[in-house]
Amino acid sequence: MHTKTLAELAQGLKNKEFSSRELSGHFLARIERHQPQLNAFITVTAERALADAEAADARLAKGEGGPLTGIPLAQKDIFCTDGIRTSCGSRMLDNFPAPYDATVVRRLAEAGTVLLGKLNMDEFAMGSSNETSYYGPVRNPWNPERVPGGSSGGSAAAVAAGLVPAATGTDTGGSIRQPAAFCGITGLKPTYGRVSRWGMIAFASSLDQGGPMARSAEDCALLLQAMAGFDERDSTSVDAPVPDYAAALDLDLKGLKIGLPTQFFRDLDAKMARVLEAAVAEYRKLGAEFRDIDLPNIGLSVPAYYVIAPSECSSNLARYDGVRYGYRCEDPKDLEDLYLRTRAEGFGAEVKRRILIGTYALSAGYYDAYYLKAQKIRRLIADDFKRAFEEVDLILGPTTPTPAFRLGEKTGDPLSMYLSDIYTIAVNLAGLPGISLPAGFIDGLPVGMQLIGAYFDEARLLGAAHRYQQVTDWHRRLPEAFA
Ligand SMILES: NC(=O)C[C@H](N)C(=O)O
Repeated sequence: MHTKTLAELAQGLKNKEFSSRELSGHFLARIERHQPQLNAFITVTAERALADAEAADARLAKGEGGPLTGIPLAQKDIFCTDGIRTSCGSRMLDNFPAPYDATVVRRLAEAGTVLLGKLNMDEFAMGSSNETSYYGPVRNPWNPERVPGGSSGGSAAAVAAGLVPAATGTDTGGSIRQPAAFCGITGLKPTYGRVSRWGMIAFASSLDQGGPMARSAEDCALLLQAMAGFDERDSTSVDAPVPDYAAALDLDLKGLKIGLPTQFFRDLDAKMARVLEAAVAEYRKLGAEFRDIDLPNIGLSVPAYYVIAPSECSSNLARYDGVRYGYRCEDPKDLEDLYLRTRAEGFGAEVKRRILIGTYALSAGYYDAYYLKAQKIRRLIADDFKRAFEEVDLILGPTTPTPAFRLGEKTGDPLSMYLSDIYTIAVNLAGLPGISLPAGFIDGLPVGMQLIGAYFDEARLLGAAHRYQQVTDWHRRLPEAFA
């Protein structure tokens, strides 16, 4: 059952080949067996899953429910789940049962999905390897010596190893696409504003966006359908109609114009380039046309991001003060001691580094030099994409500079860690949608290809990804140890 896509599982449920209870039991057993090795979960919600599954079976028996009814999945531990620990990968929230459901969680529950648990992640989504998690690193199912990527590393590893058929992730600078690439699955970062951020713990609010992670583009389409849409509780969610994503999958690629940014290929590793050339050849066979495009300011995206994201994080994370909820230090002497020790003990090193950078960048004497300048660069990058989309329908490039790196390889050098998001970050700065899909292997490790779309053009992105997946089987492969 764990090799099937969501559409196939839905068909199986409908045809009564198996019940949601049996299906959920199958995945819970796989989680129990493989969790010690992978550490993909922070919390497993077995009882809740069985209750959800029974409710879904009752709906299905009456002929009710939609395409996701009875489908088990797991949530990144950044999404608030009513009464269930929502840790965000941090000691700060280790004791925090959220008092309500995030909109994404509520919508997926209303669609009839079964909650298997909460997935491991980098602390407060700050990281590219899952090594900043308070709960320890996640292992890459393709090679346990390698990282799964981050920050949605638990989500990517759990899907890749067949512990869940699908999961949610969030992407501030690449956190859905980079782990999807490292683990050989499909992950979509929607347009900023497409999916509600309400109840999604804030890191950098002008960049954060939730999205689906699954085996295929078709599965991502089914999930996005349930996740997307206006939410009056999130003032940045956009009140625009949500198209029928499943219906858009059969996109005709004849004459589709795809841009290849020269800046993405200039210094690309030769093995990575070969994988992408093969993908371009497949798209050509399907009728797409390619042209080189120029994104002149894209080289500034990592430095701009590492001013803007820490600035916003330093403001958002000010709320963790030991007073209202979350971690509180023992026996504080006075209020200042409470603040100081709570934050010193509750946050890990990477979170502290970013709070310090952000506070510095926003301070009166440096505001213009750093924060304001970074915002101007952000505009230039968005304008580069705007110009490109006047010429092309989609943009194709790598998701990452290399396949998954080794655990510990970059933990001593934050800058080299930040550079692993060099191809994904500009998309967040511009607020555009992007998808990573499996495109091949290098030395047994999966390689991701990234497609970038114009604002709110998720349907075309999913369609182009789906057509590629109809003629390739990279997304169907499972690591041997988890077959
Ligand atoms: N949150 C993300 O999208 C991951 C990015 N690597 C960061 O550390 O900020």
